[in-house]
Amino acid sequence: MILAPPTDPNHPNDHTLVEHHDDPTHPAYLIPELCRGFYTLGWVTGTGGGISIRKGENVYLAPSGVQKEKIEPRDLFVLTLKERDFLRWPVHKPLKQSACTPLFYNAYDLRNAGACIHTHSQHAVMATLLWPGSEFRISHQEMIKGMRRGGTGTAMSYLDTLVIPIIENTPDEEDLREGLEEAMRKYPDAPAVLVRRHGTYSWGPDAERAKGQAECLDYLLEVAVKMKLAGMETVGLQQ
Ligand SMILES: CSC[C@@H](O)[C@@H](O)C(=O)COP(=O)(O)O
Ligand SMILES: [Zn+2]
Repeated sequence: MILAPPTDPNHPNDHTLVEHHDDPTHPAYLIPELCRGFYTLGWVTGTGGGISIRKGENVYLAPSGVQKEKIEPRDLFVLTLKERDFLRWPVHKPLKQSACTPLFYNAYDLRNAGACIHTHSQHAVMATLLWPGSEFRISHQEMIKGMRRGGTGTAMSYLDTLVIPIIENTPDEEDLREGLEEAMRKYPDAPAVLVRRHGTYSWGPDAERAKGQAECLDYLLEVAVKMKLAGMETVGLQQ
């Protein structure tokens, strides 16, 4: 259970945790930078979608309901991995941590991920409409090699079939948590979960590899949608 930031004025709020604006490997720098990139891809438009990064035992989160491409380090939240205690939160304006927080924690708790990405990619939305069941499948695509088993395991092969579970959307983002956990437990090799009419959750051992996998996944979803609309099968070698 994740609460709102502490209201007790004596509760420690360690702003030094986000004072690394110039270190390109630090989450305080990376989250704003990656969100700007994801915005240009159409993954985080209209304030939805986002990314969380874990640095050791600390989890960095963006605020909820803001223009994700305009996030600054001072807007970020830092929570502990285990107890989900607030270590740092913004004080320059009233902000709440992303509604995706419990879903990002699924990737940390169940996959030992170093980063988790949530997109509102239209390729994902279209794929969930064209694959009405509970699984998306694709094989014989070079970009499958960019995916890892379970998101944090070994690299997949060109000869592997990529299987991604699809869960149904809920009116509130937080309520996706249980369905996402169920899908992650049922599909231990899946490097992502698709949310019907909504988007993707994917993760990786660190921010760089999470980004790479999210890009490969989006590419595969786009190709798959085009293949399906062209009347082609996405599994096997049928032309
Ligand atoms: C167009 S708003 C969509 C959001 O409510 C939701 O889908 C989402 O991704 C959560 O975003 P957040 O702003 O991080 O709380
Ligand atoms: Zn969303």
